[in-house]
Amino acid sequence: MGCRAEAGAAAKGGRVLNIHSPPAAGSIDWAAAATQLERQGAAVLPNLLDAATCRRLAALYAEEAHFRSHIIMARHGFGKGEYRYFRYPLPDPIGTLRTALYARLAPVANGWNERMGIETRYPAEHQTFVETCHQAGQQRPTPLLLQYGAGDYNCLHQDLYGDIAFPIQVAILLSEPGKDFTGGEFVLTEQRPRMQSRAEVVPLRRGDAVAFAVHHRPVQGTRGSYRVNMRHGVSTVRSGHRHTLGIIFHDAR
Ligand SMILES: O=C(O)CCC(=O)C(=O)O
Ligand SMILES: [Fe+2]
Repeated sequence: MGCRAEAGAAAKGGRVLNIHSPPAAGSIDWAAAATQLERQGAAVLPNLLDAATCRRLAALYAEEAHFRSHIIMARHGFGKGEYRYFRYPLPDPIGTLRTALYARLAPVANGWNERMGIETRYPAEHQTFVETCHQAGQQRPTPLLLQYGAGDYNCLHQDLYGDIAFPIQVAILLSEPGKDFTGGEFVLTEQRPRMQSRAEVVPLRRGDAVAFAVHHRPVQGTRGSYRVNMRHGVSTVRSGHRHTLGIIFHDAR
């Protein structure tokens, strides 16, 4: 399955950034993250949110007023489980995280486009990028909360919601592996030209985020860079409940 359209329709400079917008905690080594994104198309951002914030955000799932739509994955062939897209204004700290993460990821995204021979460059500030989305008719917010129970899974997909797409997105694990749930691993696949697909499991603890390629990324070959096609998904949850917060930087048509 390809695009997960709406159902129915390196950082140079400072090594360590504290995302100061409380209660989001964690200091991220952005130089290391940029290197991982270059080499693997994904980077773990350890301990981005503290346990209390993870619990608070997971509990939002039940509060319908925060959301603009509710997707039952099995109805669309997306897997098994469910998710809800937030409404604007995004609850704290999702909006501030989206802005802060974007600012760190935009230079990486611009480097990728340069190497892939794609002309598009992303502005330094998320607000400017979102205005471009809105002018192109992509006006609906894409941050989402996902909820999985035993037997649920998320098929490999790409979160594209229109012509404009920021090439990196972030998912944050809000539940504690081994305690709240078992199974349910975050999986990335990479398809290289004329080769079979390669899968990678990204080990996450509660509060860890993974930044990863939405659809394409450059890989360094012997004769320059070439483009690979990435997808992500979640393996079957064996027991318990698993919640994730997805932060996608482009808005949806
Ligand atoms: O639940 C997950 O770990 C994956 C979530 C996802 O597909 C996303 O955030 O786009
Ligand atoms: Fe996704």
